[in-house]
Amino acid sequence: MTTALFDSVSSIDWSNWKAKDIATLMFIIKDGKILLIRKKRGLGAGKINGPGGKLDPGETPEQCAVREVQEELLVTPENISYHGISLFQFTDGYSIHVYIFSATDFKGTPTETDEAIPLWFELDRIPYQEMWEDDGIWLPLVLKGQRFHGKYIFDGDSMVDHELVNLGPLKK
Ligand SMILES: COc1nc(N)nc2c1ncn2[C@H]1C[C@H](O)[C@@H](COP(=O)(O)OP(=O)(O)OP(=O)(O)O)O1
Repeated sequence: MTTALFDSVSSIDWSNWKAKDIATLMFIIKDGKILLIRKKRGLGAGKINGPGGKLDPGETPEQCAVREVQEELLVTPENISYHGISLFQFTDGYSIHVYIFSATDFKGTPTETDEAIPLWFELDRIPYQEMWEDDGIWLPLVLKGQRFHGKYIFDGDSMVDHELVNLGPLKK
């Protein structure tokens, strides 16, 4: 029996790579602030992240991103942009393909739920030290209105390797 070794981005045949899970992240950015969550359960519980979660059957990534924000924070994002994907391979074999969105408006009042605590941050005070290690690499591109494609290797909470391609400004 052979065991796959995930020690670098270049050690993976990405053309045949298929993630175990497909998920989304949504960043609402309004009035110079970003709406993040303290995640209460699931992958990354305890960390600060954008709201998001796994796709339900038949859902598009954007539908999932909106539903997850509605479920986690009881608000509906509006004026949505698609930024790109992040592909995460963990050394224990788990993998997840994440579609990333932002929104410039929302309806409702961000409210704590069983899944998340809402937290607003000034754009120059994002708490990267309490977030997944990759966020410091690509979240600045979301703030700059850029599209991108990223690949990341994680060993538990530690990022082992990454590759990020900046695809330029959002499409109008
Ligand atoms: C490894 O690096 C990651 N960085 C960031 N920023 N976000 C990540 C990373 N790995 C996963 N995520 C995000 C992607 C999703 O938004 C969540 C995982 O989804 P979750 O397990 O919370 O899915 P749900 O459908 O909400 O959960 P249930 O299965 O409990 O319903 O983490």
